[in-house]
Formats: sequence, structure tokens, C-alpha cells
Amino acid sequence: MPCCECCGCCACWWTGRRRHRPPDLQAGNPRNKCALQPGHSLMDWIRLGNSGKDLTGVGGRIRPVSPTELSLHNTQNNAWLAIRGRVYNITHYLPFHPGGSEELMRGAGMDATELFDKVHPWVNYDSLLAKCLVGPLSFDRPDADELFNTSSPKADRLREPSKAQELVRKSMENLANCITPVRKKITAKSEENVKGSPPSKIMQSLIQSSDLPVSISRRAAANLARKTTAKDTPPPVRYDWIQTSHKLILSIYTGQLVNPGGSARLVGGSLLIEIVTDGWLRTFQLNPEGSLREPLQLKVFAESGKVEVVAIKVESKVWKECGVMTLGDPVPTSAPRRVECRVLDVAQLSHDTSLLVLAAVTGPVIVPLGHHIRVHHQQNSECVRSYTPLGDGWDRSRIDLTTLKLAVKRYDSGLLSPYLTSLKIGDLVTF
Ligand code: HEM
Repeated sequence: MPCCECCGCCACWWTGRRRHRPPDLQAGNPRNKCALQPGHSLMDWIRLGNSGKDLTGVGGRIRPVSPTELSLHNTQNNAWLAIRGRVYNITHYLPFHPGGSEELMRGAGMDATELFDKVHPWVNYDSLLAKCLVGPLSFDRPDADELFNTSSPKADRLREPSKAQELVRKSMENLANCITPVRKKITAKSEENVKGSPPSKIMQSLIQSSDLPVSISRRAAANLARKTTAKDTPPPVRYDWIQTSHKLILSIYTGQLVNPGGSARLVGGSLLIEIVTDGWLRTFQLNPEGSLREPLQLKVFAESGKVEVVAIKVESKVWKECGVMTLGDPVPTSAPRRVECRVLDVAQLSHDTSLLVLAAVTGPVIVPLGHHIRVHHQQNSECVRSYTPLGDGWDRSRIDLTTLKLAVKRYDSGLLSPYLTSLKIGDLVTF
């Protein structure tokens, strides 16, 4: 409600606080707050936000948006806008906007910061639109199409670490040098000259093209298309190591937005690491200076693309070198292979749905985001079903973040779900 006519001061229904709003003719009629349709109050909007509905329109996965891509989303059925460097999908919010959908559409497809600030800088847009966030507005990136186009030189450049990443890495190095008196680069032979051990293809079963879910991101879909183009080249990777007297930590930098997955295991004293990025499988074999032991830890930092492997030293001491690293030739991922897993935990999510927490027997495995695994079971005949592992938020036991978490709905007449939902802790299952 306005408290005076001359300047448009009002009591904001959103914050409940009285604000002073200077009149601004360019921003449209300052008093054109609209009567909203029934079912479109603030409470209704909050309810919709909590309903689990995807208000981002892109599956809820945060990703950068170029100005060109933003400008394409400018219709009532598909409207994005950017405020202070964040792009929001406002399509669902339009009928809830107290100033009316037409007013809000004035900011669609563009950086609407100025317009927004002219009308109502006090409005808490970032919490109102929190569930609509698509990602950061990014001026220094190529357009999405270029990014997903493998032949684009910009796409290759993107995979290189940015200056900021490089700075962070350097400061981490300095920090590591303070912690460990001895720290040297891995003595690795060049990728071109060395024929590493043949890749064991552990990840190949995880990223089979036929397993890709329909909702997979454009990037992942583009990767899939890429697999068929023979002239393609794998993205560059870098690696590094640090140590404490107890642990060896290997970091493999795969690049931004390449959605890495991987596995790690100890075989005959060697540390074998397999990394999948952009449809390519790479192997790293480290013959360590001293002995390493399990359990191994594997972490993927989704945004930066860093993959970190932590191994425990059998004898607590600082090594002069980490050992000899051999890189296998990168190979396009194609043929499936089986991995045996042990059930670490079983939880009942509802009357017919169970959460299975699995760990690969050989060592940690991380499935790239959005990819399926294929669960096998031999009954009268071989039965195979695809499941997409859940994110880490589902690990109620917090046993290990590299566990694979499957939500399995039981269909009594189904072939595999009765078997999976009857599994007990300690049982083995193959995927
Ligand atoms: C950038 C383009 C936008 C324009 C041109 C615009 C315009 C307007 C107008 C004209 C009003 C009526 C003002 C009044 O009489 O009280 C209004 C109210 C409001 N708008 Fe927007 N708006 C825009 C973006 C947004 C966004 C992104 C949000 C947040 C999600 C938002 C949330 C609100 C709220 C909560 C009110 C009621 C504010 C109050 O009563 O103090 N608007 N808007």
C-alpha cells in the first residue's frame, strides 16, 4: 500500500517493510501492481518451488549461459533473464509476478539488472527465484553451440585450465610445499611415446551410448555424437601430486565441464587409475616409490573437472619421488565390461522402493553424472536393467562418497527389481 502519492513509498508485501521508492517514469507505471489470478500468491509460488518441479527448465543442473543463449529465451513460454550475473528461468514465475507478466517480460532475454533496480531494488529476487537458477551469465565463454561443437577451437580452449584455475593450483602447490618438505613432479613419459598398459575398460560399461538417459544434457549428447567421429581428438589432461607422511594424493585435471568419472585400484603394487571424460578413457599407472595400501579414495570435483585419488602409505614417511607414472593411450569408450559390487547398505525409501548403497570390490568407482550403469542378474537367462546412480545427498550412511547409490522400485512381476530389493548387506551384485 502506498504511504504517500508523491514518491511512491510503499509497504512491500514481500518483505513487509516500508521502502522508499523514487518515482521513475522509464521503468513504467510505478503503481501498476497487478491483481494475481487465484492460486498465484506468494505462498503458492513457494509451494511450487518446494514441489520438486523443475523450474529451471534445464534439469536443475547449474551451467554457464552466454548472452546469445540468454537472448533466445524471450517468449512467454520460455523466458530467462539475468540479474547481477545470474540467469534465471522466469517462465513459471510470470503469473506470480505482482507487477504482472507483461512488466516482467520487459526483462526477458537480457541482462535486466538495471531495469530491475529501477523498479524495485529491494525485492529479494535471488531467494524468490532460487529454484529457477539456470547458471552464471558468462561473457568470456563461447556460445553454447560453439561449446558443444567439437570442431570448435574455442571448445578446446575451454578445456584448458583458466588463469584463475592456474592461480588456485599454484597457491595449492605453494601450500603443499609448506606442508611437505619434498615434493616433485611426477616423472612421466610423454603420452605420445609411451604405450601404457592396455586400458582395463572398467568405465566402459558405465558410459555405453545406449545407456544414456533421455534427459541427458546437450553436452553429454554431443559427446555421444562425437564418439562416432574418428577424427576427434581427446581433451588434454594434466596431473600432479602432493603427499603427507601418511598419504599420497594424485590430482588429475580433466578440464571444466567435461563431466569426468573414473575408478582407482591397486594391482600388484601399482596404482591403476582410469578416467573417463568426453567419451574418452585414459589410464594412469603409477609404480609408487613405496608401498601403498587400500582403502583408496576417489573424488570428482564436478565444476573444475579435477579427479583426486588418495592412497595410504604402508610405511609413514616422506618420499623423494612419488614413483613412475605411465599413461596409456586415450581410447574412445565403447565396449562394456562388468564390475562386481558389494552391498554396503540397504534402506527402505517407501513401501516399494529401496535404496541400495554399493561399492565396487576392486576399488572406488565414480560414474559420470547422468550416466547409467547396467545391472546384471543370471536367472533362467541373463537379465540386464539400467539404473542411474543417485547423487551423494542420498548417502544417509555417509559410508563413502564413492559408493553407488541406486533407488530401486520393486515390481512384483519384474525380472530384476524383486532380486535387487531382496539384496542384503554384504551380498554381491554385478553391473
Ligand atoms: C526486470 C524486470 C521487472 C520489471 C520491469 C518489474 C516490474 C514490476 C512492477 C512494475 C511492479 C509493481 C510495482 C508496484 O506497484 O508495487 C513489480 C512488483 C514486484 N516485482 Fe517486479 N519486475 C521485474 C522483475 C522482477 C523480478 C525478477 C522479481 C523477483 C522474482 C520481481 C518481483 C516483484 C515483487 C515481489 C513485486 C512486489 C513488490 C512490492 O510490492 O514492493 N520482479 N515489478
